[in-house]
Amino acid sequence: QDIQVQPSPRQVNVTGKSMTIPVAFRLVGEQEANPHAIALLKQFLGDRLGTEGFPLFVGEKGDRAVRGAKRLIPDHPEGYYLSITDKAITLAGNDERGTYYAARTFMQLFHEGHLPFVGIQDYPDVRFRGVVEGFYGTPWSHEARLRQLRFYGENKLNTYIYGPKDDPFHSSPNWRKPYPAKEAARLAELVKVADENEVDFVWAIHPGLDIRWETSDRDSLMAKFERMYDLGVRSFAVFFDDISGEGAKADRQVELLNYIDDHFVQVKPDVTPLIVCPTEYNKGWARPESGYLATIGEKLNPSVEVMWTGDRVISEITREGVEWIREQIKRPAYIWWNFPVSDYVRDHLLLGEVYGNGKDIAGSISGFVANPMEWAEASKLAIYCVADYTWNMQSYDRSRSWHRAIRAIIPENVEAFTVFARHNSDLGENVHRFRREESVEIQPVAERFMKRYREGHYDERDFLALQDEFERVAEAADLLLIDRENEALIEEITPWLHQFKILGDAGQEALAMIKAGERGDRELFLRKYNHVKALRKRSYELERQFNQNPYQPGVKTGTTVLQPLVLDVFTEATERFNRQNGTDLPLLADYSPCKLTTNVPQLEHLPLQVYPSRVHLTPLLEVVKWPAGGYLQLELDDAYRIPGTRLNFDVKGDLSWGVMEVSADGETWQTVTLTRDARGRLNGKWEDTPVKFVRFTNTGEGEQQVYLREFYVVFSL
Ligand SMILES: CC(=O)N[C@@H]1[C@@H](O)[C@H](O)[C@@H](CO)NC[C@H]1O
Repeated sequence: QDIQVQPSPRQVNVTGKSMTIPVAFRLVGEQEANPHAIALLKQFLGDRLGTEGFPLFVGEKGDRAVRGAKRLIPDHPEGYYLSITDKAITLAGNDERGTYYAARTFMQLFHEGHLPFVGIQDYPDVRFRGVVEGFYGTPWSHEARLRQLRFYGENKLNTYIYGPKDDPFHSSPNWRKPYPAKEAARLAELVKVADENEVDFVWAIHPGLDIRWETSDRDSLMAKFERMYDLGVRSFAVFFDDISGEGAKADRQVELLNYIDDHFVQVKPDVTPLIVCPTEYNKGWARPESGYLATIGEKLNPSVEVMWTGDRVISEITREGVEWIREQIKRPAYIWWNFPVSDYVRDHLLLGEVYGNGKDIAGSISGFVANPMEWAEASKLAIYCVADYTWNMQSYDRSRSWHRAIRAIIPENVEAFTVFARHNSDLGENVHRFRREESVEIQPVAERFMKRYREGHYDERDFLALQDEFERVAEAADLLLIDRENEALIEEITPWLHQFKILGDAGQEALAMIKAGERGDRELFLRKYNHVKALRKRSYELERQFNQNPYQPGVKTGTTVLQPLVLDVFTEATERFNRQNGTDLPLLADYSPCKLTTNVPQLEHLPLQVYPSRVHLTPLLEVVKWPAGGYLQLELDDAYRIPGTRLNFDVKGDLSWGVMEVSADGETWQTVTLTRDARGRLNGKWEDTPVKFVRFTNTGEGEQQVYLREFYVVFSL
């Protein structure tokens, strides 16, 4: 019987034999062993636990109950030795958390009324493993966090960092204030449940937007940490990401961090090492001339952990990359991995496999925490895989882990959710240019079919394979919409399930257009044609109704292979029908009336939100470094009047360094007068003559650091 334990254990010796599960167990070592491990075993074994029965020895290295196993316990933090023989069961931890993990593994060995005779020696590759709730957007609910912490206990993840960007008491303006009573009580409960699941609850503060480098603000921060300590928090972080100006100064940050370390972390007996997220948190932004990382490396107390997102804001973590940063900061980096976070592609779900990170990085990092989606349950797919990867990198298998994750999360609908997740994994075009595989199995079939269909001789087997896939898509959507085993998950993904159903139907109907066209059945063709158009309209309406937000509103599914395939089949079949019948049936409007050009590096691939008479630039979450002479230009598909344009860079000072201009031909430009409104936004318009171009340029002397909060143009004929 193959032992299936999550995460995959290091060393497993099986004898191939097993025993029927004893009717009763006798716990030995309860007084000394980790009480959370004992509580877990009692809850799991229930009334099978008694004073008589099969001996179950539990304890940490040095405890009497596991004295005999001393030499077999791996000498690693959180390591454990587990053995099941026909005489006794031993769960022996190298430390308290190790015992807890031995109990977690033991619980997974119960299989169809049997327990295998086995010896396991196991310990994690990465010291700190887990999740940083560090995204922009709706913070997770209290219930979602409680479910997360229990999930981390099940998957041997030992770290949860609380840092939701949109929590006003984590960041500005209220980072100085204590939490109101209700929120404080909830945080205290989270700390308690984290503790029970052997998870470090790390409370992060994000003061950099408005911090003043004076003792008053230093004292405010220390006081806030004291408040959090009173609530039970024993692990702390300071985030200096996504800030500019005063707050971004390395020497000031280091002075504050060392003060906190010396006067808070080191003086309290039970606080874990301080964690900092630096302002230069990825290699793409690191500037040797700024000396920022050098200052961190040389002056920051060596006990402080330094986070790092990799070679870019969103990137795969490589051995070369972690070795580079280790050199700079003079310590192993604590990885903040920006996946499956989707706050920059909010209309997409990222349900795909976890891959691309090196398997040889464990020795060069101190921690690895994943930044998830605002959809807590849906993020569990990736979190499960990260647990497997960070516990035992060498044995990590991306596909095996992903399939097990689905089984763990929605056991009653594994097949349907696998179909759904396969086609909801890529991000589409995005400002970070980070992409993921999607629809991998069907992609070659789709490509081959379309090529041959256009050449006039497609393979019927390909046609049937595509039809079958679209049927599975439609079936999966309906099965999942009525699934009741994980209601929180279904509630999160329902908009995408409705979109997925439409996609499945539209795919089948577009393929049916081909057959009707081949049979010359005009009436049937027109029925299918109209049905696909109706489905597309429903899809757009759904986009406008669900998941509205100022960044990437709407609901995208199957954007990399299936949606383009539906459009291609529909277009080709309709064009053929028009040629054969002399008709002029319109195609589906899928044009983009606007083109963006810019020489500002961070804006090069900024997606546009295009509406019938407006075009929005997708706001950016990070600070934008806008060089002197940097410009951003929108080219419309025709000449229009501009009844309104708005930009908001969220900068304190005036915007004398920037100018907005319009042009009909891209040669001669007229300046648009911008007026600042009460909320600091700059509004303008141009109704004198129709124009085709709108641009904004930094005509000042130096680089400006701004937030691209809002930039849109309303145009009308
Ligand atoms: C360290 C870090 O990634 N900070 C933020 C993070 O909060 C965002 O969620 C992340 C993903 O958009 N972008 C980087 C940046 O904006």
